[in-house]
Amino acid sequence: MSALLSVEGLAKRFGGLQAVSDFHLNVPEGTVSSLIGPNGAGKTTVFNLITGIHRPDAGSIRFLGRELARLLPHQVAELGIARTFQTVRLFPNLTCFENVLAGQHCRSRAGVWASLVRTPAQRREEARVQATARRCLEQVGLWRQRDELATSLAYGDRKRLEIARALATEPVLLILDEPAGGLNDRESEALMELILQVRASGVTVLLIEHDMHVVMGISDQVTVMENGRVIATGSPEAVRNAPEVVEAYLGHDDVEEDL
Ligand SMILES: Nc1ncnc2c1ncn2[C@@H]1O[C@H](COP(=O)(O)OP(=O)(O)OP(=O)(O)O)[C@@H](O)[C@H]1O
Repeated sequence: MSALLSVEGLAKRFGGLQAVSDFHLNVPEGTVSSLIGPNGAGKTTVFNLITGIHRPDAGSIRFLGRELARLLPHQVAELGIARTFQTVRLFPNLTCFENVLAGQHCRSRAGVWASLVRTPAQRREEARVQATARRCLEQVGLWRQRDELATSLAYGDRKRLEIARALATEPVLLILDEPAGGLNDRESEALMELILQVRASGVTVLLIEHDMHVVMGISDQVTVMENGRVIATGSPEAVRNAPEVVEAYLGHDDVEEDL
C-alpha cells in the first residue's frame, strides 16, 4: 500500500516547550490510521501542523506528491484534506443542511461573475453542491433532520454533522480529532460503523482518539506518541502489547479504557 500522507522529522516548539520532535508517520491510502497517546503528548499539534494551522520548525509533510509544510489551512483543504476538531464547531444558527453547504466553499468552482449573474454554470454548480450535501447527510444518517438547527441536535448527532460537513468537501483524507469524545456507547458503536463506511467509500481516515475500544476496533494502523515523539507504530495488536506503550500509559489516568 502506498503512503497517501508521509510525515518526516516534524518538530514544533512553543516557547520553552518542545511539543513535537522528530515525528514521523505514514498513512497508507485506503486505511484508518489512529494517533494515540497520553494527554499533552502532542497529537493535536501534529494535526495542526498537517492542516496548516501551525507552521513546523522542521520536517516535511508530503501529501499526494505535494509538500504541505508551508501551506495555509485553506490551501491544505483545497488539496483534499478535511478535518473536524476536538470541540464541535458548527454554525449554531444554521440548519443541518446549511451547515453542510457552508463547508463546501473550497470545492465550489463557479467564479465571482457567475455568482453575481447566476449563469447556467452557476445553477449547475448549485445543484451539484446541494446533491453532495444531501449525499453526505444521508451517509451520516441526518437527512431527516436537515431543516433542524444544528443546536437542536443531540451531542452525538452534532459530531456526525461535523463529519458530514467535512465529507462534503469531498476529501481524499479525513482527519478526525477525538470523534468519540463525549459519546455514549451506542453513539460510539454507530461512529465506528460510520468511519468504516467512510473508508469503504475510498476516503482515507486519520484520527486522534482516547477511546481504546474505538481505536482498537477500527484501526488498520496505530501510532503512539509520548512527549512529542513516536514510541510505537503498528497493528492494534502489536501496539497493544508493546512494552513501551504499556509503560507510557501506566503513569497516566486519562485513558478511558485499559489498553
Ligand atoms: N498554541 C500553543 N501554545 C503553547 N503551547 C501549546 C499550544 N498548543 C499546544 N501546546 C502544548 O503542547 C503540548 C502538546 O499539546 P497537544 O494539544 O498537541 O497534546 P495532545 O496530545 O493533543 O493532548 P490531548 O490528548 O489532551 O488533546 C501540551 O503541553 C500543550 O500545552
